Amino acid sequence: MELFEQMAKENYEQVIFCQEKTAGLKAIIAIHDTTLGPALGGTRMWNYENEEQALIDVLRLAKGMTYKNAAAGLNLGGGKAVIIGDSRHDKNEAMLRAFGRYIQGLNGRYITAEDVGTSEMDMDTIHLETEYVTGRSPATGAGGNPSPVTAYGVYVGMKATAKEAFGSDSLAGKTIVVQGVGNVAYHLCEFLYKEGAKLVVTDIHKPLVDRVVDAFEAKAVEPDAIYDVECDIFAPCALGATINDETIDRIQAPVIAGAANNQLKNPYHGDLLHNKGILYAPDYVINAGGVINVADELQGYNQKRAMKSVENVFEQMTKVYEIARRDEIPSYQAANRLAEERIASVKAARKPYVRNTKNVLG
Ligand SMILES: NC(=O)C1=CN([C@@H]2O[C@H](COP(=O)(O)OP(=O)(O)OC[C@H]3O[C@@H](n4cnc5c(N)ncnc54)[C@H](O)[C@@H]3O)[C@@H](O)[C@H]2O)C=CC1
Ligand SMILES: CC(C)CC(=O)C(=O)O
Repeated sequence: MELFEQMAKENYEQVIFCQEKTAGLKAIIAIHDTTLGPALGGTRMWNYENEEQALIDVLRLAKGMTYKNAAAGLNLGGGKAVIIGDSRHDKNEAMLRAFGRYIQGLNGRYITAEDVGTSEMDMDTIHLETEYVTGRSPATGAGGNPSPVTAYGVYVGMKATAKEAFGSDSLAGKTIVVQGVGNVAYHLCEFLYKEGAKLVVTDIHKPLVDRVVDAFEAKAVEPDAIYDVECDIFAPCALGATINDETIDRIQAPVIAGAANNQLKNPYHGDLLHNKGILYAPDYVINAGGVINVADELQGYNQKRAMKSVENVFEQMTKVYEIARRDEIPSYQAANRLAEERIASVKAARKPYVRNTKNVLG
């Protein structure tokens, strides 16, 4: 990959490679766009096949955060980090502390939080070296692991999507297929079960499947069989790019709405879904609950206020579908329009010279 060419093409501001060999740290921080404020996005720890895969992932995730934060109405830019390694075996205190020092060195341009492979405890460890970390434990005055809040946002966003597709926001009696039942999806399944939805689930870690089968009367299928299950809603809640050339014709659902970041392998998969009459809930709009929750920490965490803001995901999803209908475009393009218009208008508003620029987030 020609990195600078890629950065210029998609307007990335900065990419930072972090290495500390005694702790085994190999990490990449990508800052996509800070027009709206400091870049906020989680840290993913994953055993990538190679370094290029890690770079591709962090770039895609960072850009997604720019759009997510903009569409959610947050005064935050987009960034993300990845640590290369197996989160179950390779993680250690020194690695996370070294990573925290690199974040501190960015002086607030990037603020981190949890993502796949990192936990509330990891955020507390990173916090030993930097103030620019959210999603820490409530004992430190923060909001804790954002996953349950992300799940709540996905749940209300799914209801808005059901209203658009089926004419009612009720999920009672609907068959919902959930791909990946980790931190977010466990809580999502709980909300769906309580509303009376029927669940079909899968995961590559069997104990996680058993947990959901036992708690929420879910039916389990093998990971590859999930695409062929006839259902009302397909909910991708694992990693990205599961809507691709190989899977798109197998998906048996009129609606796709789930928590995973970067669900579409390429933008044209959003066009294909639109042409097939499948309503796609743009991932970064429906899964903004977690970032809304951790962003609240930047003004002194208040759980009630954060949950109230997360309910706004319903309105934002509805707005996306209104734009899609009005402009006769696929929903993924409507979401991009919503985010890009906000960034452009704030950029224009901040053009006039002022001597002491007011920057509330520092
Ligand atoms: N944790 C959060 O608050 C947020 C998470 N997200 C996104 O939601 C997704 C899930 O996040 P978490 O629940 O935190 O992660 P997690 O790691 O707890 O859950 C992901 C699950 O997917 C499973 N999985 C991976 N590949 C799979 C495959 N091919 N088939 C079936 N299962 C597979 C994993 O075994 C794991 O249990 C990720 O894409 C993440 O970036 C987005 C916004 C916020
Ligand atoms: C704190 C996280 C929930 C933010 C993030 O990285 C995401 O929404 O993907």
